[in-house]
Amino acid sequence: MTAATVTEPAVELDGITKRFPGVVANRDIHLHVAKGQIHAIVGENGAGKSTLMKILYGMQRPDEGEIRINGSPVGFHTPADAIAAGIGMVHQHFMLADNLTVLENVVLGSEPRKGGIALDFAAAHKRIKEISDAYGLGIRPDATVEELGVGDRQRVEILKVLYRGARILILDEPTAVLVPHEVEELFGNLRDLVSQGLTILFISHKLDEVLRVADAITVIRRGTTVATVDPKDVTARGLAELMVGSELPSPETRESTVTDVVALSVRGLSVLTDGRAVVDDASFDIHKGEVLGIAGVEGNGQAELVEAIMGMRACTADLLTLNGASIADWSTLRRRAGGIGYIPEDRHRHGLLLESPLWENRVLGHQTRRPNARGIWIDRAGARADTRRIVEEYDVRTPGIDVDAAALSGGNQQKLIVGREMSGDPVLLIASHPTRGVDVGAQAAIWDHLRRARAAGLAVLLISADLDELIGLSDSLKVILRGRIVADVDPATVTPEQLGSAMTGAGEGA
Ligand SMILES: Nc1ncnc2c1ncn2[C@@H]1O[C@H](COP(=O)(O)OP(=O)(O)OP(=O)(O)O)[C@@H](O)[C@H]1O
Repeated sequence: MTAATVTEPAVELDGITKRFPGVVANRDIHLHVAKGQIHAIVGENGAGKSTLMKILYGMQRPDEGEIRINGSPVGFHTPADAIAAGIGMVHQHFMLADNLTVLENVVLGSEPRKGGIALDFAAAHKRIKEISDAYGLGIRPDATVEELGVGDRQRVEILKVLYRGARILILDEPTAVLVPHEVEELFGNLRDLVSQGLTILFISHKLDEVLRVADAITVIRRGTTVATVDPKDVTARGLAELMVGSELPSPETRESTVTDVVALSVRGLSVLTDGRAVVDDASFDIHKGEVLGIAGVEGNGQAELVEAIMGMRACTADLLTLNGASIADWSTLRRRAGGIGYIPEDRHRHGLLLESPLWENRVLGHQTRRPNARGIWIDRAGARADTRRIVEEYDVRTPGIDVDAAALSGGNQQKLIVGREMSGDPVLLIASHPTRGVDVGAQAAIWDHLRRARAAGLAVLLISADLDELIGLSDSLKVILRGRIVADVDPATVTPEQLGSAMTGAGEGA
């Protein structure tokens, strides 16, 4: 990289302000990103990172401020304007059609077909190959997406934006779903991209990764840019302190609180989908005071296992008991009322009513907890008071409890769900990715809440793609692969790399 490319600006955001009712999401932001660099953006939940990226990608209009791309002022009205200016966004949730090929996924929707001219698939095939080869992405245009692993799917998403001509890529928490060796591969890909003059903006809550991959890091605190630092000059802890604006408490040491009282017992549980066992003969106990972690690459049956235990998906089982009582025939609502808290994987589909205010979301799935003379009438005042408590205890950043859940940042939505599901002292908490999308401070706070509840006897089934979280919180840890529980590992000694290998079946005999 020459000195000239380092100093040439690709993106300049100056004096950007964006207001929402009751909130200033961005306040006088200044962000300068040099061409050919990986520039990370970090900040607490609700700090304003997504809003800023949406402004850069034409999804939101700033109230004030100027955007310059490659030195020229621009005014984006839609993402199409941003794409035309060479900006691409790689979303955290992949937007690929599984049953189509890479070629079809990349081409469809991106090719304007003027005058009814048919798509030139041969040319597209050639172009995809060229892009893949140029940046070492190793993508086969004819592969069907469903054959691909998570890392490859992400490379297809990157290829899709490159195909549309992007020279500036925005990546929103790209490593959230990757195991360690896939993270390394992604970082290799990103290095290849910037070495050829592309520019990458990278949002992440994983500060260690940010420090490894970024050339520059900008910290946003409460809507405004507070510092741009060189990763060589700062530690993860120093970055976190810049994010929160104060010193962080030291992490607690851990002690086992596992009892010999079984909270959940599962024997021979299987889930069939299209005649295939997506969960195959799972058996385990979770004791009071124990966190049982399930490690697996996404799509290996962990989601189906959780849904079966919640009664949201048909299964067969020799035994399924909560506190000794068989729950196999219970509805989901009854299982919840019987003491199972549930933090779902997809907070938008199963966790929240986005168009309803926070206090109504507090009631979701919990109406019949304590039947009384008023039957299933919602205790409005109680729900409101409890929502205020959750907002306070879990530090949900919101202008109030009457705003719609949609107005909260992703991490703050997650904090609200965790707080709600921990209310009412559940016997068992099923936690799918409980800290996905939350910042390091909120993650530590959620871990503290979980540890305190565990010490008081809560049993937890923890599913997480964050291997540090799995290792750090679990008392026992099992690996799920192609629907089968294939290994028990000791969380006290396993490293994330070893766990990642076990999850991908590396070292398997067959
Ligand atoms: N459409 C909206 N309507 C109202 N308020 C919004 C809207 N979008 C964002 N906000 C508010 O703007 C602020 C910044 O949110 P933003 O999503 O940009 O944060 P973030 O840094 O990306 O957080 P996270 O790490 O949790 O994703 C928050 O207070 C949020 O509640």
